[in-house]
Amino acid sequence: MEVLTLFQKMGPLETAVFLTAMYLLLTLTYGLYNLYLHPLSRYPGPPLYSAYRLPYVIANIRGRLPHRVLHMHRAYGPVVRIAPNELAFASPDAWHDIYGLQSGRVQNKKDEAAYTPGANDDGREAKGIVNADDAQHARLRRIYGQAFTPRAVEGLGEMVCKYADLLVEQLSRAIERDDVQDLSAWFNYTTFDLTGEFSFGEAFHCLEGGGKSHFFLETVLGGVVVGCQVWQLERYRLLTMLQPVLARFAGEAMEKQEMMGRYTQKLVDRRLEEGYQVGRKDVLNYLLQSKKEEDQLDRPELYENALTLVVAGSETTATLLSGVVYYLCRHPDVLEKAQKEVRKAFEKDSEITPASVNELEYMIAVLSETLRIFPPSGFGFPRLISSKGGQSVAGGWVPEGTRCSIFHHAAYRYDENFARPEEFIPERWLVIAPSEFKDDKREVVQPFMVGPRGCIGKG
Ligand code: HEM
Repeated sequence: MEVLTLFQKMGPLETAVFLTAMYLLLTLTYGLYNLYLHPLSRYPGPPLYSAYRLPYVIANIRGRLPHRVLHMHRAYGPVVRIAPNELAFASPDAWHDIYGLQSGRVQNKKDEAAYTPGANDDGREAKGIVNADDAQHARLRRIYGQAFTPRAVEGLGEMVCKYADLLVEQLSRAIERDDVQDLSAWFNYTTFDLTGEFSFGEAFHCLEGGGKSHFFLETVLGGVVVGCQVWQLERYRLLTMLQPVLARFAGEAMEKQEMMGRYTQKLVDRRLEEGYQVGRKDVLNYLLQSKKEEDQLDRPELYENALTLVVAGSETTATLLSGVVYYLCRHPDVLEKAQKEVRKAFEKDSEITPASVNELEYMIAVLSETLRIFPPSGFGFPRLISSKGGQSVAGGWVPEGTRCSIFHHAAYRYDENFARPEEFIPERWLVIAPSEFKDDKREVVQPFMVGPRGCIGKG
C-alpha cells in the first residue's frame, strides 16, 4: 500500500529514474550472483562473460566468438566459462564426455535453442535429422545411413569425378576469359551441384552454366550468417517478440527461404515420380529401394532432410577446399610435395577413386592440417548436460543443465594441444612425424564431431 502511495506521488521523470535504478540494481545482483554463487562460479573465465550472456551474444553476432574463446583458453586454461551457464572445453577427452555415448549416463541433448525446426511450405513443421530429438534421430539416421555406408560412398566415385572434371574444364575456360577467379565461389558451385544430385537427384547446373550461381546457393550462404544472428536473438525473449517486425523488413530474405522450400519440394517430388532405378546413387534411390514399412518417410520429412543434406554437405566441403588451396598457395614447398605424391601415385584419371586417394599419406596430412587450422565449422555445437545431478567432463564435475561445447577453432589452435599451433605444418600428421610434434594432441581434432550425432557425411 505504501509503495503504491509512493508511486502515486512520483512524477513521470521520477518513476522513470526509479524503474531504471531498480533495473540496474537487479542486473547488478544477477551478475554478482553469477560470479560468486552460481554453481559454475568455480570455473575460470572473463568476469563479464561469466556474469552476463550479452558479451557472448555480441561476439557471436560479430563473428568473433571462436576467436574470443581461443583467447580465453590461452588466458584461463582448457575449461573456460564463456557465459553464465556455459562452458567451453579444449581437451581431447571432453569430446566423448560431451558428445559421445557412455554407459552409466544419458546422451546429452542438443540445445533446442540452437537447432530450430524447419518448416515446409504447407506450414507443417517437419524434423530434419539435425534438429530431430534423439528418438526421431535414431530412426532417421538408420534410414539415411543406407546412403552413407563405405560401399555406398565408394560407389559415389563416378559422381564426384564427374563434377571434379567439370570444375577443371569450366574453370580453365573462365580463366581464359579472365585470369582472376573467385575459387571459393567455384568450389561452392561444385559442391552444391554434387550434393544437389546426391540429395535431390538433380544438380543446380552451376558448373554447366560456366560458373553461374543459383538462388538456392545464395540463399543457403546468406542464411548461414543470418541464421546465426537470429539464433542469438532467440536467447532474449523480449527480442523474439520483435521478429515479426524484423520479418517485414527482411521480406526479400523470407521470400527466398520460401522459394528454396518450394524448389526443394519440386525436385524431390520429381525424383520420387521417377521411382527406384538400378544403378542410380542418389540418396532418394536408396530410400525408394526399401519397401520396409519402418523405412518409409512422409513427404515433409523427405523435403526437410533433402534440404538438410544439401545445406550440411555443400558449404562445409567448399570451405575446406578453399582452405586447402589457400594454404597450398601460401606454402609452395607443401604444394610441391603434394603434387609429387599425386603424380607418382596415378598415371591415368581412372585410377583416382575414393579408395586410392585414401592411400596418399601426404595429401591426407594436408587435408587434416587444413581441417585443424581452418575447420569449416569453427564454432562449438552446444549440448546440455542431461544426466540427473550432472556428470564428469574432462575430469571435472559439471552440473545438470550446463551448456557445454568444444569450439573447433579454439581447441585446434590452443597451445597446449599443438606445437606451433598457428602454423600450417602437414608433417605433424605423418606416421613418422618430426619429433617436435610428438606431443601434439591430434585426437582433439574432430571436425566431423563424435558420437551418435556426428557428421553422417564424414566418409
Ligand atoms: C568438410 C566437410 C564437412 C564437415 C566439416 C562437416 C561437419 C559436420 C558437423 C560438425 C556436424 C555436427 C553438427 C551438429 O552437431 O549439429 C555435421 C553433421 C551432419 N553432416 Fe556434416 N560435415 C561435412 C560434410 C558433410 C557432407 C558431405 C554431408 C552429406 C552430403 C554432411 C551431412 C551431415 C548431416 C546430415 C549431419 C547431421 C547428422 C546427424 O545429426 O545425425 N556433412 N557435419
